[in-house]
Amino acid sequence: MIESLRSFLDRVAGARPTAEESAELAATLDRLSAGLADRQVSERERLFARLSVQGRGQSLTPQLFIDEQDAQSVTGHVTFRPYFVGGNGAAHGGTIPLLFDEALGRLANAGGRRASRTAYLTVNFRSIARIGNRLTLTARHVKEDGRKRVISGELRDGDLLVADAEGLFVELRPGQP
Ligand SMILES: CCCCCCCCCCCCCCCC(=O)SCCNC(=O)CCNC(=O)[C@H](O)C(C)(C)COP(=O)(O)OP(=O)(O)OC[C@H]1O[C@@H](n2cnc3c(N)ncnc32)[C@H](O)[C@@H]1OP(=O)(O)O
Repeated sequence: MIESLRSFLDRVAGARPTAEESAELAATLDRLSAGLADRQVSERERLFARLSVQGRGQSLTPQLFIDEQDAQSVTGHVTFRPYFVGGNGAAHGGTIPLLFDEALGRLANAGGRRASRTAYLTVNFRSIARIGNRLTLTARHVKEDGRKRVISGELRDGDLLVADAEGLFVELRPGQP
């Protein structure tokens, strides 16, 4: 279902429907939304962003495929699909920190560690992330100091550095939201 949603968003991003077709689509979407109105559940019961599948069953971030992961590092790949376009064939600038937050956050909480949240995330944009290109993402633990975990990451298109990032993740105290 989420993959169908992603494909639909890609088609919307790439299309120029007529006014009549847009109205028809809107009516179809409204009908689908209404069908889920009485299926609304608490966050813990939802499928969206909770599935243990690649991409976590959500459409917000570009789908990150994990190739290798241990407690200290992660390697994966990602392709920014048409929905994520910012302009001139490049991914929207905001989607890169989004991807790093997902990947670095995932690593921060890996290896049986307690849940943490992003305190800061610094991203350097080195070259554009081309829509449709398969990019490689690597991330690793830099240091851990009490509740603080510093994680760094790199996004590459072949040998070309697209972006690098550093994040501080602070372990949550019991009961901390
Ligand atoms: C819960 C997640 C479950 C995930 C499970 C499954 C995951 C499946 C993969 C999904 C991956 C997605 C991962 C997304 C992760 C987010 O995106 S979380 C959403 C974005 N982040 C937020 O909303 C965080 C909002 N901020 C906060 O909640 C609080 O400020 C924080 C970050 C928890 C820290 O507050 P606190 O616990 O009161 O900590 P505090 O005592 O102030 O500081 C502790 C230490 O950190 C330092 N520190 C704190 N903030 C900063 C800062 N900005 N700069 C420098 N130092 C700082 C302090 O100076 C202090 O240092 P020491 O004095 O100990 O040396």
